[in-house]
Amino acid sequence: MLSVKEAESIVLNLAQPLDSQRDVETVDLLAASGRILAAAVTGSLDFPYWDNSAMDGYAVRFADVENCSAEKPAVLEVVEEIPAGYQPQNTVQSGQAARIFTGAMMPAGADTVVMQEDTRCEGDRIFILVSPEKPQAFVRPGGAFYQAGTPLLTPGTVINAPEMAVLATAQCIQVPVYRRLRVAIFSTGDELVSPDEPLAPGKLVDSNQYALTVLLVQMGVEPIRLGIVPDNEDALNKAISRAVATADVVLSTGGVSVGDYDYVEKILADLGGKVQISSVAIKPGKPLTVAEFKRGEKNDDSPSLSSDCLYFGLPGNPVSALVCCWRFVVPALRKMSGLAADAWGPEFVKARCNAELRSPGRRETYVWGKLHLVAGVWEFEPASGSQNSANLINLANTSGLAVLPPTDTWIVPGEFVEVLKVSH
Ligand SMILES: Nc1nc2c(c(=O)[nH]1)N[C@H]1C(S)=C(S)[C@@H](COP(=O)(O)OP(=O)(O)OC[C@H]3O[C@@H](n4cnc5c(N)ncnc54)[C@H](O)[C@@H]3O)O[C@H]1N2
Ligand code: MOO
Ligand SMILES: [Mg+2]
Repeated sequence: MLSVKEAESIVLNLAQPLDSQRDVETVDLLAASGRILAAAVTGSLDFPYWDNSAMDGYAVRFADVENCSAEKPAVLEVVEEIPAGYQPQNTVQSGQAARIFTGAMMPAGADTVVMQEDTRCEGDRIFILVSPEKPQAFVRPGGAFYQAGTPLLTPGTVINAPEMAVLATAQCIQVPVYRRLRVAIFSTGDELVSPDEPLAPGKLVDSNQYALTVLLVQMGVEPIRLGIVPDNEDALNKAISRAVATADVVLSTGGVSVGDYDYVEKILADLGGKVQISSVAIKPGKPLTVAEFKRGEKNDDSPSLSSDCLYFGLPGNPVSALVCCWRFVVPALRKMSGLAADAWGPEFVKARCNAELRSPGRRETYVWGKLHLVAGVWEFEPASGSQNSANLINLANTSGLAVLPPTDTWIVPGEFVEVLKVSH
């Protein structure tokens, strides 16, 4: 059995990023929300675009107001009013000032802004009562924050609110982003029914497909839902072939253990898949099966798919399936989707346990629960009730998985452990 680290490294090697030429689409600015930038963005405008005022006040020449005070004010003639959005019409000469407002363009001749609280107005004359500290006071110089032609955003960046603001400011209205990964999901098992079907004795609702759909949608991945497939070799063969032909990644659940009806690994091999992982020393999640399908050069049937398909045969137990996703699938999908390497995860924090944790050892054990930040320290609270991989009920509100190495079978309250953060 592979260790978790060995399995992680195999998975991350198999997961290859989308192609920065072929797997790119150009979308309108707002449609880029949540997408991943596929090429560097360079602006053609300085920012600020031009010198402008940081305050409501008066644009002046520093030399005219240097050393003035309430007792010895500088007295200037106001020659123009410049609201935000208007181009100044005059050059401020010595002895003159322009009324100016926050964000308005600086007039030629002026190099400093005095805020209006430091002035007194009499008709069209303004008395400057406080000497500005230095020239350029309260001026936001053009290009101070960004110079045109230099890199603005790097490839692999997610377009969230701040990045959207940057793109809008740079008038980048067409954004090159990676296409969404296509991930096929299906559930295997004769016992499975969908949530709206009657529950005959012995049956079980297929929760995995619903959990996986949410996980994928939240990651910005396009799920291709292929339904429930019975424990039958022919049906599985057809479903796996179809999934591999239509997706960059396939996630199936169930049928990967050693039971008589666990056919997935055999069919993967029959179909030419290279099985790279067939079990991992992780609890829950031991029978995780990973295979690689080489599609070769792109063909007409799959013009928009990556050249290889990565297949994850996840264990059927609902917690095992999700733990394997959080630990292995999510980082692989992040890498494949084009994200910058520092965002692939998984993300671990050191947290203080607020209760004891037990594990039978031998496998790296993941205990689910909640992470809280208490006075700057992460605290881990294991889910109450049974830590059983078939118990999906107490999985609700999980935000962290405490990791017990195979040799650590007992963590006492107050002890610190590594906790894998999971999105919640
Ligand atoms: N003799 C052994 N038996 C088992 C072993 C073992 O090492 N030796 N490993 C156990 C472990 S660990 C796990 S995990 C499971 C994994 O089994 P499979 O991946 O083959 O999955 P199934 O047998 O099809 O189902 C397991 C369990 O999960 C329920 N299930 C399946 N699909 C769904 C779904 N879509 N939604 C909700 N629940 C689902 C299914 O009804 C079973 O109860 O094998 C152990 N056995
Ligand atoms: O490892 Mo299984 O995944 O215990 O339930
Ligand atoms: Mg089984």
